[in-house]
Amino acid sequence: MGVLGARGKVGAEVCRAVAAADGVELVAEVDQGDPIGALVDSRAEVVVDFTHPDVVMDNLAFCIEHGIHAVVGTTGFDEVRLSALRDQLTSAPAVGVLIAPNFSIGAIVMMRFAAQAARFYESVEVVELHHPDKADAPSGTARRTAELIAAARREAGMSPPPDATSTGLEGARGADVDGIRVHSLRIRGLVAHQEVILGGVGETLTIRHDSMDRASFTPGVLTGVRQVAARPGLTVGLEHFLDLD
Ligand SMILES: NC(=O)C1=CN([C@@H]2O[C@H](COP(=O)(O)OP(=O)(O)OC[C@H]3O[C@@H](n4cnc5c(N)ncnc54)[C@H](OP(=O)(O)O)[C@@H]3O)[C@@H](O)[C@H]2O)C=CC1
Ligand SMILES: O=C(O)C1=N[C@H](C(=O)O)C[C@H](O)C1
Repeated sequence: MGVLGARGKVGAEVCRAVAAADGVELVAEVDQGDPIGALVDSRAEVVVDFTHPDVVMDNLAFCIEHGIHAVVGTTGFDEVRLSALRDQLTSAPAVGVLIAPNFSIGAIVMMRFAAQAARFYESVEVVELHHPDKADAPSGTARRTAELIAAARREAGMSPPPDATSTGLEGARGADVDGIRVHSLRIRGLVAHQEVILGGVGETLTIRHDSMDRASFTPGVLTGVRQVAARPGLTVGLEHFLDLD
């Protein structure tokens, strides 16, 4: 396998984890300025991408064109990008691409719990907290969480969360993701954290997840690497590769 973004914060952690893992061989470490052709020259069958939202689509076009399966942690995916990938994959039906907004098991369970709880609470907002070197806001995890909550609320026939606020200051109420408010904090010292706060009459429920170390992402990445070749087409979310029930 190969790693794109191999000298980055998560990519370097993935390289370390692969070196210590059974049954997976690291044949290419590619970062900014290195030729992406090294993936082909080294005969990488699977590529892990932790680069940047601005470059990930070009990376994936290269992988799909060369029949290389991809496990993607890089963020920045919306429906337009996902649909472009589905189109590209029609000409490479054997290739598997996994896009996972978050590879840590706790974050996946947190998103599932939030979706389960959504229909019981009138109010819900998402607060994501990350290190200040993060490229994007809101985080991919927060976007996905808000979309899952919004879908659960729609299925339950709920109205939008109540909010009588009048504010002349743009941003004071966070971003609107599918009708759910998402707030992004960037604080030195943090890694990746999220709270989903739900409220009903006389009570609140807070679901919180903390990644204190980027090693929290690597077991999920290895699961993706081991399974992606057997899952052709586009998969969004590592939960589809796990048995959570
Ligand atoms: N899904 C998940 O579980 C997780 C996802 N992420 C996401 O992964 C991405 C990377 O995060 P992080 O590791 O913190 O970021 P970093 O900036 O630390 O690492 C990204 C690396 O990719 C390099 N890079 C940039 N462009 C290219 C390119 N075209 N080809 C190869 N390498 C390139 C960068 O080089 P340079 O610095 O020189 O530009 C850098 O070394 C982000 O989108 C982040 O949100 C992060 C953690 C977990
Ligand atoms: O940039 C990060 O650090 C992270 N990015 C992902 C996201 O945007 O959700 C996953 C995790 O939160 C860490």
